[in-house]
Amino acid sequence: MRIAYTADQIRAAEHQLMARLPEGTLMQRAASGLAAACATMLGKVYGSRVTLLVGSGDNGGDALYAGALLARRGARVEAVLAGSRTHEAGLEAFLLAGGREAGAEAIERADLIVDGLVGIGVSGALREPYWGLARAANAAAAPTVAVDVPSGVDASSGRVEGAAVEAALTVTMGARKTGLLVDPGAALAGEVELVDIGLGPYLPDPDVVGLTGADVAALLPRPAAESDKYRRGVVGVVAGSDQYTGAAVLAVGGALLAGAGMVRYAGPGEPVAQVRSRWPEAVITELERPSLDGVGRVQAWVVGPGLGTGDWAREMLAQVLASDVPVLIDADGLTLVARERDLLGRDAPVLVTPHAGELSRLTGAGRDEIEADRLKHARGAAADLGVTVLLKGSTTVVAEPDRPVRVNGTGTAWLATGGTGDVLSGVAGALLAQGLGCYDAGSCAAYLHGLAGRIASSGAPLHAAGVAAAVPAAIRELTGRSASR
Ligand SMILES: NC(=O)C1=CN([C@@H]2O[C@H](COP(=O)(O)OP(=O)(O)OC[C@H]3O[C@@H](n4cnc5c(N)ncnc54)[C@H](O)[C@@H]3O)[C@@H](O)[C@H]2O)[C@@H](O)CC1
Ligand SMILES: [K+]
Repeated sequence: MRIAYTADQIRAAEHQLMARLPEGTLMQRAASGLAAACATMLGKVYGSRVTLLVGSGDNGGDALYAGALLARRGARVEAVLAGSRTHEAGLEAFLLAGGREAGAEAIERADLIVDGLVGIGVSGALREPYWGLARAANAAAAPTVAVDVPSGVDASSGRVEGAAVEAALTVTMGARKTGLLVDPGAALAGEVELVDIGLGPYLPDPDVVGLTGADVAALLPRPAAESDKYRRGVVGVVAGSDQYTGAAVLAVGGALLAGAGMVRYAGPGEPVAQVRSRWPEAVITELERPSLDGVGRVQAWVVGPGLGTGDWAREMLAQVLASDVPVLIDADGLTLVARERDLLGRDAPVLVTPHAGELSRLTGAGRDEIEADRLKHARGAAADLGVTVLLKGSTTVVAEPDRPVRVNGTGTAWLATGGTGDVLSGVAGALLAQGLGCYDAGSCAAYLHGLAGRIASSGAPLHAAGVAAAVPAAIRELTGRSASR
C-alpha cells in the first residue's frame, strides 16, 4: 500500500518530530538520502557535474546540503541561486565543501540536475525566475532529481498551474505526498524514492492510498474448490439499447472476464442479439417491456452503459435500484440519476463511475474545475450523494465517505477511447458480485482495467474489446502463475 499525505499533514508531523531533535537534524537526514540517490543515479560521483537549482526555502536547503556531500565526494557541483534569499547554513556548508555559485547556463553542462526550487511550501504557479529554470531543466539533456516534489506540482493535490519540473526521480522526505500519486503531479515525478527521516510515529491517517499489485492480488476473490457458479457471483447487466448495442457487449465481456460466476443480461432485441453472438456464456433475457420480472437473482447489478435516457431506461434503472443488492451506475444511468437524485435513496450500496463530464452533471460543478481538483470533487460527491464515487481519468480516484481516497495510476493514455468505460463497469460489477465492497471493487477494478489497458496497448492504440480480453492476463500477472488453481 502506498500511502500519501497533504503538505499540512506533513508539516504537522515534522513539527512534532523537530521539537524532539537538535536543530537541523531532519534536513541532514533528508540531504544524506538525497545525496545517496543522486550518487546512484550518477554511477560515478567523482568528476561528474551536478547543477543545483536552489529556491529560497528549506527545499533549497536540502539541495545545498546534498550538494555539499556530493562535492566532498569529488563531484563538480554548481548552484543556481534562484530566490531572493538562500538557506544560509546550507549555502555555507556547500561553499565550504567546494561547491560554487553559477548562472543558469550551468544547467546545460550538467550530468545531473537537482531541483530544489520549491517543495511543500509552494503556492500557486511558479514565479520567475523559477519558471524559466524549470523549463531550462526540462529542455536539458541531463536527468533531473526533484527534491521532495517536482517544483510547480502542488504537493497536496498533484495540480500544476503553469510550468513544472519533469523529474526522472523524486526523492521525497518523510512520507509520500498526495501530489506524487495523482496526475499531473504523478506523471511529472518519475520514480519516487522515499527517504525515512523518522516521521512515521507522528503521521496521521493517510490522505490518499494507492494500491500495489500485491494489495490487489490479496483483495481479489479466488474461486475455492467448492465454488459453484452461483457462489462465485452472479452479475446482472442492464446496458445497451437498440441504438447502442456495443456497450452491452463490452460490459458483459468485462464482467465475464473478470471472474463472475455467471452474467445475466437483460435488454431489448438488438443488444440481445449482439450479446448472444459474442458471449454465448451469458444468460440472456430479451425484454418486451422494461421489467426485471423473470430475470433471476443476481448478487450485483451494473446499469447504465448505452442504456439511453428515455422512459424505458428510467424504468429499468428504477427497478435495478429497487433491488437489495449492490448497484454500479455508469454512463446514461448517471444522467438519469442527475435528473432524479431521489433514485439514489436505497439501503444497499451504490458505486457510481463517472468521468469528469458525468460528475459535473451529477454535482453541478464545472467540468474544468473537476479536472483541476479531482480529489476534492470525488470526495465532495461521495459525501453529498452518500455513495462510493469512482472518478475516471488519467489518475482514477475512488472516494467513499470517511475513508482515504484510493488513487490508481496503472492506466495508460491509450485507454481514453470509446467503450473502455463499459468494460470497467463490467469488471467492477464482477468484483461486487463476488463480494467485494464498493470501495475495494472500484479500486481493484480500476487497477485491473489500467493494467489490462497497458497489456492490450503495449505502447500502441488499443480498442475496448481488447482491454476486456486482456483482463485475465492482468489477473494472471498480479496473482502469479503458481496460484492459478
Ligand atoms: N523543515 C525541515 O526540517 C525539513 C524540511 N524539508 C524540506 O523543506 C521543504 C519545505 O520547506 P519550506 O517550508 O521552506 O518551503 P519550500 O522550500 O518548499 O518553499 C518555500 C519558498 O518558496 C517560495 N515560493 C512559494 N511558492 C512559490 C512560487 N510559486 N514561485 C516561486 N517561489 C515560491 C516561498 O517564497 C518560500 O520562500 C520540504 O519540501 C522539504 O524539501 C525536509 O528536508 C524535511 C525536513
Ligand atoms: K523541488
